Amino acid sequence: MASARLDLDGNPIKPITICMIGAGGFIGSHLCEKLMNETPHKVFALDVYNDKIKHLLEPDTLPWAGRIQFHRLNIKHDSRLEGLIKIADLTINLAAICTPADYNTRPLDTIYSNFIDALPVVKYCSENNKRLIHFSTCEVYGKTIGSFLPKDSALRQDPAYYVLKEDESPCIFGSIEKQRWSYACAKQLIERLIYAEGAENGLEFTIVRPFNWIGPRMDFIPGIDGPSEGVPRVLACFSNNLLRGEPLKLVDGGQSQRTFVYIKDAIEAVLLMIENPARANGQIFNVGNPNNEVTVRQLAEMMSQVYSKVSGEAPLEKPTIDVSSKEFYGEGYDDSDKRIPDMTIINRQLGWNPKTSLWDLLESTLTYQHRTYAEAIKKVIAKPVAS
Ligand SMILES: NC(=O)c1ccc[n+]([C@@H]2O[C@H](COP(=O)([O-])OP(=O)(O)OC[C@H]3O[C@@H](n4cnc5c(N)ncnc54)[C@H](O)[C@@H]3O)[C@@H](O)[C@H]2O)c1
Ligand SMILES: O=c1ccn([C@@H]2O[C@H](COP(=O)(O)OP(=O)(O)O[C@H]3OC[C@](O)(CO)[C@H]3O)[C@@H](O)[C@H]2O)c(=O)[nH]1
Repeated sequence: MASARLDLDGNPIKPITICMIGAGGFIGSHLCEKLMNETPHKVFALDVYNDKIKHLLEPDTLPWAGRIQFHRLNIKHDSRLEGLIKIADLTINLAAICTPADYNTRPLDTIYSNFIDALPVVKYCSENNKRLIHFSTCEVYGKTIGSFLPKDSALRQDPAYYVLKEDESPCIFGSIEKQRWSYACAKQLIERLIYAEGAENGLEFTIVRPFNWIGPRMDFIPGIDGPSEGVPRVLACFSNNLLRGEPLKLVDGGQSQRTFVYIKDAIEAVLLMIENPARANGQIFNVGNPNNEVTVRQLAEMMSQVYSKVSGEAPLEKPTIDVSSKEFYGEGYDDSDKRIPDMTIINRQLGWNPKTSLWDLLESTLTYQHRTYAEAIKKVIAKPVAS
């Protein structure tokens, strides 16, 4: 007989039913995969799309058949939502518009998606005494305090001015016409509402702030499995350029800094939250990899090298070109300068640490991108353009 799975305090983990909203997206697909492969939990997978989890749903002879059930629904207007939350033990809300190209060009959809549409989810969890894990973002921190110091100030090197701490750092956004911040602001308000439901009505919640999780199945490749004019997040933008043999576009010189964490490391952290409610309830967790910091320019250079290795193609002579943010994203774009997560809380509560280096995670991700898309791109490029 298989030995019982234990939580971090040595107690047996009981199988639960999870209502996962946004299960068909990038993070949702990896979380579903992990739950099916390594746990006995059941999942109601809610989304408007299911392409990224098709391999988990069909055929119905899969070892986990019966443990995952897809419900095609839009949480904006579907009366089935409350019933599904009621019969589950835990709700995980991943649903959101979360690509920067949308924040300044579709600010209303962005605010509705990240605040208004999440309200009923919080309400149903609170009214029915159901636990909620809500996905927020590292963008709630906005810009660092250090970014307001003079360029030559020695304090810019002091971690007190740039490391982002859940219980201390302020949220610093740009002015209202910088509509980039519509997303961060909506996420901040829903965090505050969830926190208040916890304080006033006893809602059991955990808030997750992902710091640039990347890996296979992130977003789409324009013109292949997404709109030709669409602008996904940076991993897919740069993958698309590499697959097409075009220079990678650096927005405003590619000077912004990011820390990237491998999706598989990050999913380990989410599983710990799911299975250790006593340690995760009432907490806000940064989930990122502070050791994987690069400027966007360095990311472009590293991706070019890695892609050359995995595809066997020589790197481009001119691997990058500069483009202004106005040209690339349009009016109202702005940027976070630097994102280093403080790891004290997640370390203390869950003992979690990321493992994968940026080079290694890019190698496995770009191997996947090449295997999945290279042939399709070749066909599209070879097709004569209709006159
Ligand atoms: N990937 C990251 O690094 C990252 C960073 C910060 C925050 N986040 C947050 O994590 C969550 C998941 O992100 P992701 O990267 O998987 O994004 P994603 O776009 O791949 O997934 C979101 C999913 O939600 C679904 N969805 C959106 N609106 C819906 C609605 N009204 N009804 C039903 N389904 C709906 C979409 O169809 C999509 O499948 C989001 O809340 C995002 O803000 C992610
Ligand atoms: O072709 C490109 C695309 C982007 N950039 C620049 O890269 C930086 C990162 O961009 P991106 O991954 O698209 O998004 P952000 O990190 O800015 O924001 C995300 O962080 C978390 C999340 O909440 C959800 O994923 C989202 O808001 C940025 O500086 C771009 O300007 C580029 O140079 N070239």
